[in-house]
Amino acid sequence: MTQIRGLGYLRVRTRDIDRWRELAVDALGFAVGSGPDPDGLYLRMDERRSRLVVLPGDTDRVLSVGWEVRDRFALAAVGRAVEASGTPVKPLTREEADDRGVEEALTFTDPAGVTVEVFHAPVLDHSPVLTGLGQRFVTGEQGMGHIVVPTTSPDETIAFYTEVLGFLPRGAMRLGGGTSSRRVRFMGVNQRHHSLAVCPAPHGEAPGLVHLMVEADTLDAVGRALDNVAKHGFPLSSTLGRHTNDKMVSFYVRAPGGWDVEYGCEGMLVDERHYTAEEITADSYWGHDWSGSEPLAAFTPPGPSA
Ligand SMILES: Cc1ccc(O)c(O)c1CC[C@@H]1C(=O)CC[C@]2(C)C(=O)CC[C@@H]12
Ligand SMILES: [Fe+2]
Repeated sequence: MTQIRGLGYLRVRTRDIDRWRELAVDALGFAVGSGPDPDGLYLRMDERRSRLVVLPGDTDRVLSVGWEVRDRFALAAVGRAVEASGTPVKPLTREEADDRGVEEALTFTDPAGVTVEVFHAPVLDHSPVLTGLGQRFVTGEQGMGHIVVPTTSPDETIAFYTEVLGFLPRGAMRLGGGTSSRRVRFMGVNQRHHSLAVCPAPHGEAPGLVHLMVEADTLDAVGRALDNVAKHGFPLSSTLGRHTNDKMVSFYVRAPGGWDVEYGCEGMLVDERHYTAEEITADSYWGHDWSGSEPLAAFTPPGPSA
């Protein structure tokens, strides 16, 4: 059994914080929170102080992915398992933990190169969550959503998350047609179908992310977000569609930094009493036209300008 309860937070750096604010707040309806960096964008989805943290800087990359455990005993168990696997683990300092708004956390680098922070006891903000579309985000027991991480060593990355951290396999999809053995692999830690997917990628540079998915509680919110994205001139990476595995209706919008935010609703709940892993042969029942997509930074070799 995994100790990890869900995706807790995501921290990213960006060269274009103003555009990020337009996307997250004006278009997608994240609620504005506050945090230690006065220039930072602290985005709320629920009673947490923040879920998505966007900090200004001179690169576009993921700073860290926060995975939540129940308490300090669970945190210690995760620390022991990761150490035993040969991956060095460091505690966050008191200052770093305060900065994240958590009581205690430890950090290590996963085989994909992502900085992972496992934490317990997030600081809550009990003021009303003033979302922009009148929506609620689906979080709680399902965590803040899911991420897809690119990796040049998919087997090692999958082994680490499943065998060391105890993520549960939740199926796969072959890339590039039925005969390829390269697969996107989905993993879950709660009733959300996947909290993490790992996608084979040709190189290992920043930004370290393919997409972040967040879930709203109504199709109307997703539709309004889609209208807003067009109004604010953000490129759509994929049109609206319904996925075959988690049944989510979603679209994908390109965020500053070359990765996507997937914005969806109607995700299914997995019942572990019956679930068995599947291989899907299409990403969607309908929609999800990726043909207008600008290349993902994670799949584009760094050029002279990078
Ligand atoms: C197939 C699928 C099921 C559920 C999801 O939440 C989900 O994001 C996906 C798509 C995964 C994957 C991706 O994110 C990067 C671009 C990919 C590789 C495609 O071009 C098709 C599938 C896409
Ligand atoms: Fe997704």
